[in-house]
Amino acid sequence: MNEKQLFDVANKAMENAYVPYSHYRVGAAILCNDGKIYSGVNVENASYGLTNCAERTAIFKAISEGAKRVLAIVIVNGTDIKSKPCGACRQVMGEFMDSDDVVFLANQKNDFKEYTFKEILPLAFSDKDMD
Ligand SMILES: O=c1ccn([C@H]2C[C@H](O)[C@@H](CO)O2)c(=O)[nH]1
Ligand SMILES: [Zn+2]
Repeated sequence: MNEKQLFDVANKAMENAYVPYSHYRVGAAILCNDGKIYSGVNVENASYGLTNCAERTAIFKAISEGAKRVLAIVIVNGTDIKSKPCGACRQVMGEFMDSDDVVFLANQKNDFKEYTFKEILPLAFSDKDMD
């Protein structure tokens, strides 16, 4: 996997974040099972609760284009603090990522820490709970 490419795509995408309310830019890039990289940004709304986070934008784009699994994700934002995906995004990531898949949480300088999915969502609820 080319991490540098994922970081480049996430940084570039972040320019398109639509953030007139929070001014907090987020960009995400995911590598999928089809070998393609998909990007996403946060898209806010005057009705604040309708905002879609960058991570979910990227995942929904990928799945709607035919990807089935997410193998790695890079999340960057426009501050010096490393990204921390919200609970909703972690749950959606869990639908398409396996426990040991890689999550890079980065800031605007691309300082990052690498996690596995299970580290950022321990005790995840999944389809297996309904067997
Ligand atoms: O990991 C995160 C955290 C927050 N946001 C967005 C939602 C909203 O647009 C703004 C402030 O919450 O940041 C993301 O896109 N991803
Ligand atoms: Zn989120």
